[in-house]
Amino acid sequence: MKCYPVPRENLVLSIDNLKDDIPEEYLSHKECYENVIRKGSVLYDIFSELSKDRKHKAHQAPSNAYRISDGIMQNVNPFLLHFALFVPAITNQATPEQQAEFLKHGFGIIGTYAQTELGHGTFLRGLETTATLDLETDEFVLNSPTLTSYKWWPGGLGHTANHCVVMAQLYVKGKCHGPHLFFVQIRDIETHEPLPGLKLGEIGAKMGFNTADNGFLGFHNFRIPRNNMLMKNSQVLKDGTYVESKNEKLTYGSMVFVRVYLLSDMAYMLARAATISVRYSAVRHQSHIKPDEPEVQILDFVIQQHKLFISIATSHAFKICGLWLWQTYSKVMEDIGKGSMDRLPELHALSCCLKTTSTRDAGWLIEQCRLACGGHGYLMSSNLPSLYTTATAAITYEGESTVLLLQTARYLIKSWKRAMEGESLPATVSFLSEYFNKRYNKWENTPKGIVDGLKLVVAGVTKMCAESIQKHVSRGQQYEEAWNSSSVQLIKASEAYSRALLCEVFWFEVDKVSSTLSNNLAVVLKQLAELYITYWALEKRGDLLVYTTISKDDLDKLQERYEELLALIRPNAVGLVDSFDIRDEILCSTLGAYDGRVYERMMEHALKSPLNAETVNQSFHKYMKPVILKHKI
Ligand SMILES: CCCCCCCCCCCCC/C=C/C(=O)SCCNC(=O)CCNC(=O)[C@H](O)C(C)(C)COP(=O)(O)OP(=O)(O)OC[C@H]1O[C@@H](n2cnc3c(N)ncnc32)[C@H](O)[C@@H]1OP(=O)(O)O
Ligand SMILES: Cc1cc2nc3c(=O)[nH]c(=O)nc-3n(C[C@H](O)[C@H](O)[C@H](O)COP(=O)(O)OP(=O)(O)OC[C@H]3O[C@@H](n4cnc5c(N)ncnc54)[C@H](O)[C@@H]3O)c2cc1C
Repeated sequence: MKCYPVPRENLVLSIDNLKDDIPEEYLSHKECYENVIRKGSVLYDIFSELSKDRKHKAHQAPSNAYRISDGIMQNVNPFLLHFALFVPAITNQATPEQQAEFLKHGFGIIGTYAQTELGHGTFLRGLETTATLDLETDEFVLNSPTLTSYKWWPGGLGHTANHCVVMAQLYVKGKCHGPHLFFVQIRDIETHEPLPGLKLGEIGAKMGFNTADNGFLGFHNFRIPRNNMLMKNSQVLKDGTYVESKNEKLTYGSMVFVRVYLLSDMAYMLARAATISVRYSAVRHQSHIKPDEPEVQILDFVIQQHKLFISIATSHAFKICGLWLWQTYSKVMEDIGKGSMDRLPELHALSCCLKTTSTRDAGWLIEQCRLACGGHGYLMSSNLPSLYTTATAAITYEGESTVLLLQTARYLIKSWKRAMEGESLPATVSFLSEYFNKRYNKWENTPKGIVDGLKLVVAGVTKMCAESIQKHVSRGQQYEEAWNSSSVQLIKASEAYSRALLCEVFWFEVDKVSSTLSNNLAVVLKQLAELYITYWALEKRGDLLVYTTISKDDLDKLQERYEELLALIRPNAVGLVDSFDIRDEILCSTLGAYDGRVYERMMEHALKSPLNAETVNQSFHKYMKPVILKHKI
């Protein structure tokens, strides 16, 4: 058995089998998949060794090992779900005995997480796949009663995984107990053929993520042992007794894990886009600033700095907030292990809004980085289009953004009601009590003043939502209808809450560590944090004017300070993206390579196009020539 020491980038990147002779964009849909399976199998082997070394635990802080594959695969790794959801679901939701049983083959099995169906992705209580207990045989019988009940979307499900964790409605003695998770083998380990009673396949080409092998799965009287229900939180005993969970939402726990992870993931996606676009903007000379001087680096245009520096700052914001949220997650998981669920609603609310904001921001900021590179940003060889389609998928997967923001809004409204009743609130929402009791300060043009102002916006919008719901109820609507009628404002409250959290955590975490950093590093990090906060104060000036005592004069001063910060950051911009330390082999970009040989790399890449293998393509003689000659005057 090959034995890998803990992979260093050099080791992994030196493996010939991981290099592409032909750029992926020139391969067919099928060749693309086969190519990533080739590379993915090498990495799977390495990560399997790594995970054994590190005694893989579900709650592992975001690791960089997975980043290496991110670069080498260039596209999505079809084995990703095994690490991102399949193993964490088992370690998070199965008993220790079940974990030993289900994972006894270690990395000899490849899994995915099959929850979404053709007809349902968001509304989990509406999932149609059934798991019915057969008392006589001590088994569950899985069925897909309708076309819409087919599992649809799970990554790796089409042709890669041989096992999956399936979410299905649990039926015992004719009673439905709601969605539960089940460990299911779907393919023969040796032959990889689908097991009898299953219909398996891939769902077809997508906007991106085209190597993720997202698949469909239908069950027809498919039997699994009763013990294959993940029974850490709820159990079905041999006699058919159902023992319910202390909190039925624990079943949804695997999604919280990935939502928390995604903040760090988006930090990394943005770091790549910022590295590419800032380095390119330092190389690209275009137009003049002073008419009598040579063409300038486009990075000297202040508007270019406005487009790009927010991405550098945001990547750091997500990285720092991602670690803060990870610590919160780990603490809550520890509490749950001791039987306390108190902070689960707060963790759910935080992970919902921060996952949504980080994925949405990563999407539009990566697009902004692409557009800032002009036409060359539109080339696949820049890698910006792929970064965009990969990042924006996360706005939908792991919880569609609108739906998750409404979950956070639910928590804000509940917290507001508790504030009105004088209850004490967790630190992450205690500002609602301050606002309710009119304990807040006049506007200050400082980072702390901005954070306090953004919190006032959250409190003001939350109060407005609560009043809107109350108004609709008093006019005769049921609460749920009143909720729906107020949902535009509810989304606004969650968005504002998420932004205030990001600004607060970013600023205070940087402020907290700055005394431990070299002066220069502390200065630059604080400039980035202040740029981030000031950028969003200016973006949200309308809300600040409504809910705080900020004046027009304050806003003018903030605009001035923002432009000062752009100028201060300009000399360090390339150094800042270099400090993301993303190697060329992982950046995969003709525009962002460290040596700045943009034009030579663009030409080298262009010549790899299969179309350039000959000077005249056969289609000229086959199709064009007859038409041209026929119409030649
Ligand atoms: C090496 C490791 C590498 C990791 C790398 C990670 C990178 C990521 C790569 C990923 C690649 C793609 C993978 C994609 C996978 C998927 O997409 S998996 C499928 C994701 N699907 C969803 O997220 C579904 C979203 N829908 C839901 O979660 C639920 O349906 C709902 C919207 C929450 C509604 O649920 P419902 O049961 O109807 O509850 P409500 O009636 O609305 O009540 C809400 C109450 O429940 C509490 N709650 C809800 N969810 C949770 C939760 N997850 N945890 C805890 N609590 C929860 C909520 O707080 C409410 O409580 P109360 O207000 O007190 O009632
Ligand atoms: C690239 C990719 C990878 C994926 N990988 C997996 C995977 O590995 N495993 C898996 O199980 N799933 C996976 N999914 C599926 C994903 O989890 C679902 O697409 C997601 O949960 C959204 O569900 P849906 O597609 O049914 O959209 P819907 O829920 O139908 O949403 C459609 C629209 O309806 C709106 N809407 C829905 N409910 C409400 C509401 N209550 N209030 C207001 N508006 C609402 C939404 O906001 C949205 O605008 C993946 C999806 C993608 C795109």
